[in-house]
This record gives sequence, C-alpha cells and structure tokens, in this order.
Amino acid sequence: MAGSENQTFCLQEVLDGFKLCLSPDKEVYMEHYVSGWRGLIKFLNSLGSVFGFITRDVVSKVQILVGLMNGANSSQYVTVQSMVQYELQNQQVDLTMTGVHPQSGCRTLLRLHRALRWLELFLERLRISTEDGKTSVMCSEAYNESLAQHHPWMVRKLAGMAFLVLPGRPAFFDIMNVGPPEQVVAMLGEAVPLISEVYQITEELYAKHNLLDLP
Ligand SMILES: CCCCCCCC/C=C\CCCCCCCC(=O)N[C@@H](COP(=O)(O)O)[C@H](O)/C=C/CCCCCCCCCCCCC
Repeated sequence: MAGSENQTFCLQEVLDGFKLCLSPDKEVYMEHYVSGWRGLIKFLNSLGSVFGFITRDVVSKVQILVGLMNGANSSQYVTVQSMVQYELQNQQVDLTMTGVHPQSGCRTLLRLHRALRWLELFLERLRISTEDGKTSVMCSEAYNESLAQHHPWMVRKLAGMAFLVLPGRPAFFDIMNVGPPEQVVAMLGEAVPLISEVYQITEELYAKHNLLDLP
C-alpha cells in the first residue's frame, strides 16, 4: 500500500474497481478485484480502531494477493480463473488441511470472496433503507447470512460488538463521498449488481473445482 495514495474513501473508486473486474468473457481480473478492496480498506480505516482487527485482516489478505501478482509467477495471477488453474495444477493449494501452502492465492481470495457476499447483502439493505434505518442491524443481518457461518464464536462476538459502534446511515452516506442521499442510493443501485456478478462468477468457479471449503 503506497503511502502517497489518496486515503479518502470514495464509493466511486470501489465501483470502478468492480466494474473493470470482468473481462469480455467473464474472467475476473485480479488487479481490479484488489483495487476494489483497496477502496474498501479506506472505508474501514475511516471507521477507526474498533474496526482495526477487521482492517488488518483485509490488508494482510490483499498484501498476500499483491505479492503473488507481483511475484515470480505473476503471469499466472492475472485472472482468478488463471490463478485457480495454476495453483491446482501445480499443487500450490492446501485442499483439506492447512499445511504447506497456508497463503495460497485460492484460500486467500476465498476469504475476501465470502466477505464480498456480506458486502452485497449489506449494501442492498443500505440501498433500500429509510432515513432512520440502523446500519448496525443491516450489518449484522448481512453478516449472519454470510460470513458468520465461516467464523468461530470469538470472531462473531467481536464483530457483533464492532457493529454496535457503526456510524448511523447519514454519516455512512457522508463518508461515501458521492453527494446527496439520492445520488448515494443511485450509485448503490449500480454497485450491488456489479458486486453480485463478480461474486457469482467466482462462486461458480470455486464450486466447480471444489474450493469453497478450503482450510
Ligand atoms: C461501499 C461502502 C460502504 C460499505 C463499506 C464496507 C467496507 C468494509 C468492507 C468489508 C469488510 C469486511 C471484511 C471482512 C473480511 C473477513 C475475511 C475473513 O473472513 N477473515 C477471517 C478468516 O481468515 P483466516 O483466519 O482463515 O485467514 C479472519 O479470521 C477474520 C478476521 C476479522 C474478523 C472479520 C469480521 C467481519 C465482519 C464483517 C463486517 C464488517 C463491517 C465493516 C463496517 C461496515
């Protein structure tokens, strides 16, 4: 993460990342996937230290992926599809137990992929919410429907506590840096289907290769 980058969150940046993610034949470009996540990290940073344990986890996973994308086998990490093919063909993935490859691209991206489902569910709730909607409730409902199933008790408890101090809907909309609420809602209407498509394509790819439960 370069220090000179603009650290202010803007929903448009996330949208752009996920917009550019899909190739014409529906492959998922890792560069843009990671760029969408970099935008989300800025949002997490703006939430402060209570969310630090989440931010650190996302940052470390993005760093692992960037390391692979810039490493000796960089040409294999252009799309999620090429990464899966390369890592499986070259036994670079721990399929049943953590062991030799605890930081494979496939297992690392799977964690972010599951979080993308949370994001989709949360943003859709935010989009259709009323002015007095509670972000903590939206967040925790989306979490319980997605990520929570993959987290142990302690992580679920910590996440639940963090949700309680989330800013309210108006502050959330301000942080998004888009403009008045109607514009935020319109942009969310654009973002949710995009995120959903990237999620579905990745989900089908992982399901096809039996990678959805990587340790
Ligand atoms: C578009 C603007 C508005 C919304 C912006 C939201 C920005 C935040 C985006 C995503 C946040 C969630 C990221 C969660 C990543 C979790 C990855 C994960 O599951 N990691 C666990 C497993 O990893 P390994 O141990 O197997 O390597 C790890 O154990 C978890 C650690 C941290 C706890 C994660 C709690 C997740 C809570 C999800 C809700 C976040 C709420 C953010 C505020 C809106």
